[in-house]
Amino acid sequence: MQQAEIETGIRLSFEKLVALLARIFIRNGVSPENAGVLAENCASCERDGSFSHGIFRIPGYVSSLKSGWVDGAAVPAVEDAGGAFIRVDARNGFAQPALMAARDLLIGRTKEHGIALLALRRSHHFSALWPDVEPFADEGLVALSFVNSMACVVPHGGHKAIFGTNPIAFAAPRRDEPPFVFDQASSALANGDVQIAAREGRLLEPGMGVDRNGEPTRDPKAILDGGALLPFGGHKGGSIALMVEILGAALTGGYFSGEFDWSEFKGAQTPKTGQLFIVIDPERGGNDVFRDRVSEISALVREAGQERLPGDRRMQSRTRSMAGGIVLSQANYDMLRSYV
Ligand SMILES: NC(=O)C1=CN([C@@H]2O[C@H](COP(=O)(O)OP(=O)(O)OC[C@H]3O[C@@H](n4cnc5c(N)ncnc54)[C@H](OP(=O)(O)O)[C@@H]3O)[C@@H](O)[C@H]2O)C=CC1
Ligand SMILES: O=C([O-])C1=[NH+]CCC1
Repeated sequence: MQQAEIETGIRLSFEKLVALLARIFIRNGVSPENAGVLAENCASCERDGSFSHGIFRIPGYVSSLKSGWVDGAAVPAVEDAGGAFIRVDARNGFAQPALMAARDLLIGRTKEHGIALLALRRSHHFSALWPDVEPFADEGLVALSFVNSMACVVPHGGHKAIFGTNPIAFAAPRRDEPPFVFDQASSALANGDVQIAAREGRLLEPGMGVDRNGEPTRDPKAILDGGALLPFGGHKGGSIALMVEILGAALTGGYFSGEFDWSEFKGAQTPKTGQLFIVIDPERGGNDVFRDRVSEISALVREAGQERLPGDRRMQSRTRSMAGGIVLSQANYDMLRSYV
C-alpha cells in the first residue's frame, strides 16, 4: 500500500475486520461456525501483512462459493485412524474448519504418542499456511504442514504444469519470543503474488515463470494466461513440490493439483486437494531446553549476519496492526462492503 493510502485508508480493529468478513462469508453461503473460522484466518493474514492471502482473496472465495464448487456449510467428518493417525474428510468444504474440528484430538494424540498426523482430504485451501501451524507452537509443540493447490507450476525442465504452488509451513516454540515460523511456496513465487503484480502492472524478477510457449517471461499476465510458474531453485524446489503432492494428496486421499476438474464450475478458484499435518511434542525428545535451543539457533543466525528471520516481518506488521488498526484502502473497504 502506498503512503498516501495508509494516511487516507480506513482503519479497522482486528475484531471489526473479523466481524465484517464473517458477514461476507455467511452472506455467501458459509455456515456461521465455518464463517467464524475463515474470517479469523483471512483477517489474520491481512493483519500480518500476508497480503496475497488476506482480503485480496475475498472475491475468489465468493465466486467459488457462488459457483457451487465448494460447500461453505460442510460439516467435516473426523475419523480416528487409530494410534497417532487422524483423518478428516472435509466433505468438499474449506480446510480450516476441518483442521478446527480435529485440533483437540490431534493435540491429545500428540501428547499421548509424542507425534501425531492429521490428514485432510476433499478440502479447499485458499489461504496462507502459517495460521495453520503457528497455534501449535503457541502450545509448545512443533508443527509442519503441507498443502498442494492447483496446477500452475511446471516440473524442472518440463513443459506441462502439473504441480501446485505447494507451500510448506513449519513452526517451533521459542523462549520468551514468538515462535519460529516459516511458510513458503515451493514455486519461485506464490500464484497470489503473480496476480497482484499483474494487477499493479509490474514486471517480475527474471526466473519466475514461462509463457504459454514455454519461453521465460517476466510478464505476470503471460504466466497467468496459459503460462506457468517454475519451482524455486530448479530441481530442488521441484522435488519439494513433488513431495508436497505425495504428502498432501497421495497420503491423505486428496486430489493432486492437476487432477481435479473445476471446468464445469464457472468462477471456481479454490483448489480442492488435501493437506497433511505432522505435530511433535518436543518434550518427548528428553530435551527440556528445546525452546531455549530454538531461540539460541535463531540468535546464532542473526549473529552470523542474517538480519531478517522468517516471521520477523509478519510480527512487526501484527504489532502495528494491533496498535493502530488494520489499514484498508478505501477501494478495498468498498470492495468488502459490496459483498455484504
Ligand atoms: N493455500 C495455498 O495453496 C498456497 C498458499 N501460499 C501462501 O502464499 C504465501 C506466500 O508464499 P511465498 O511467496 O513463498 O512467501 P515469501 O517468499 O514471501 O516468504 C516465505 C517465507 O520466507 C520468509 N522471508 C521472506 N523474505 C525473507 C527474507 N528476505 N529473509 C528471511 N526470510 C524471508 C517469510 O517470512 P515473513 O512471513 O515474515 O515475510 C516467509 O516465512 C505463503 O503464506 C503461502 O502459504 C502459497 C502457495 C499456495
Ligand atoms: O498463492 C497461491 O499460490 C495460492 N493461494 C491459494 C491457492 C494457490
